Amino acid sequence: MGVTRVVVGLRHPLKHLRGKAIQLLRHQGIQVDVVGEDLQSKLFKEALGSCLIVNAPLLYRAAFHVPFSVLKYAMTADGKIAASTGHASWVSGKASRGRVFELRGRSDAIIVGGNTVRLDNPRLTARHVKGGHVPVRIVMSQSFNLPEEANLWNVHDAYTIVATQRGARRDLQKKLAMKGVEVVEFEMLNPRDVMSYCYDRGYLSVLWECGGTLAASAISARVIHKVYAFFAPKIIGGVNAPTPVGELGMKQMTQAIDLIDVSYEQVDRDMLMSGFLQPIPDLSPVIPSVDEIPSVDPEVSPYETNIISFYKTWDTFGAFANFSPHPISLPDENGDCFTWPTVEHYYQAHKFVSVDNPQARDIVQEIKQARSPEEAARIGRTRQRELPELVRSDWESTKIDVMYKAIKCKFSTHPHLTEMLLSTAGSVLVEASPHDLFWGGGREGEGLNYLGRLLMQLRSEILGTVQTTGKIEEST
Ligand SMILES: Nc1c(N[C@@H]2O[C@H](COP(=O)(O)O)[C@@H](O)[C@H]2O)[nH]c(=O)[nH]c1=O
Repeated sequence: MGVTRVVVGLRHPLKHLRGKAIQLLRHQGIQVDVVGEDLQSKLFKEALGSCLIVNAPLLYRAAFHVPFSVLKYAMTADGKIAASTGHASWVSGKASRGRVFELRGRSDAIIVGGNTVRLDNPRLTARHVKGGHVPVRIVMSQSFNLPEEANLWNVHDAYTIVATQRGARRDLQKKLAMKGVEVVEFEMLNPRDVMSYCYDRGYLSVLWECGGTLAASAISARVIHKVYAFFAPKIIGGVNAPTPVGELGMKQMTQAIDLIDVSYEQVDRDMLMSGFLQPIPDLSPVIPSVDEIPSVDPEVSPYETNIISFYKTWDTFGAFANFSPHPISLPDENGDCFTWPTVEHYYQAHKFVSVDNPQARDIVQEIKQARSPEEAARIGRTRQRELPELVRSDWESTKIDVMYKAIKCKFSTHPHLTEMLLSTAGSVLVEASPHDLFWGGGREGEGLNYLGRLLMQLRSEILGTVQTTGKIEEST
């Protein structure tokens, strides 16, 4: 006699996963009660509250399309995060700093501003456990006014990204890039655009350990969801000593942001207060209205057919995206079988394969070693832009075949993906990239959607509804 009843605290916030397990269990004759639906009482109301808090990162990310962002600071009893000289070690005690390492260990990235780099020269590593998760370190600096030497530029500690304004200090950008730091330029550097970028990289949770100026800017941009404030029983004084949050433009105390679901905890001699700035989003199923789904094919009215759009690996059918973590084994530039971490790695590298030039061969190697599909794409795209002469001359006419070969390998290597693809029979597949109008469908369906088309082509071939077309076939 196995499990006879399951109580579910929260339905999955991601549409394509929501309700699947509940349905399966009920089909097996197991009683499934969903809190807030089948179970209503004061006790279950509290239980639901706890489930929301535990799942906050995924709920915020799914609802706002930015990672769940936590602002953390340590402050003396008189409200300072450092002495007026900027000296700050240490405000909070060893136990509190241990808790910070744990927080870092649960974050995909840590964000600081340029000021913090100059003043603290931080390492921003989660040093409490050996071999633990190593978050990416992100420096936001508009001016790129950064020191040439800094702990953060030692990328052996952790991957480091500097987000800056387009064109800032190109000379210094190159110097840091040579050290392995990834520099990402933004038209207008601001917290929301950086968070959208982090969302696209698949980050679930980000920890802001920045100074008051950047903290205020992030709060004003409404990208901060939770605060962890460590209070130390110390008085440091200092008229100009820095405080945790800079200018928010509030003139009356009644405008202050009231934290929600606040918890208090003593940590050795310090006090830790944490709370949410915005209520945790309630993602009970919302059926998207038809006009929310971009119509891809003008002839096909969205009223008659189902359009499945995918983009980020987190999204509905995200496994169809080229960035999805599904390795493929295909011959490399020497014809040796190589396990490409993702379709993206294979595709980007093949821009430079079979070009008889040592630099091209180096680029292929660089892409093969790229630690993420985003990095592979960044290398492939920047090299293609900067060194077009290194791209194979027949690229425009072969890139579709290259992509199709990789996709066929991906789906045959991972059968559950084929099942997922077949489950979309009858639907139009759209890669909803707003940037890439060749492979993507674009925001209003203005894109060519080649990735969607190749996936539908593959689906038809598997279903046997069309003969495999000679052209693509012979290139596989
Ligand atoms: N001084 C201070 C903090 N300072 C924050 O931690 C960063 C230093 O990180 P790391 O170099 O990895 O130790 C520093 O840049 C600032 O963001 N944090 C705290 O929890 N308590 C403290 O007393």
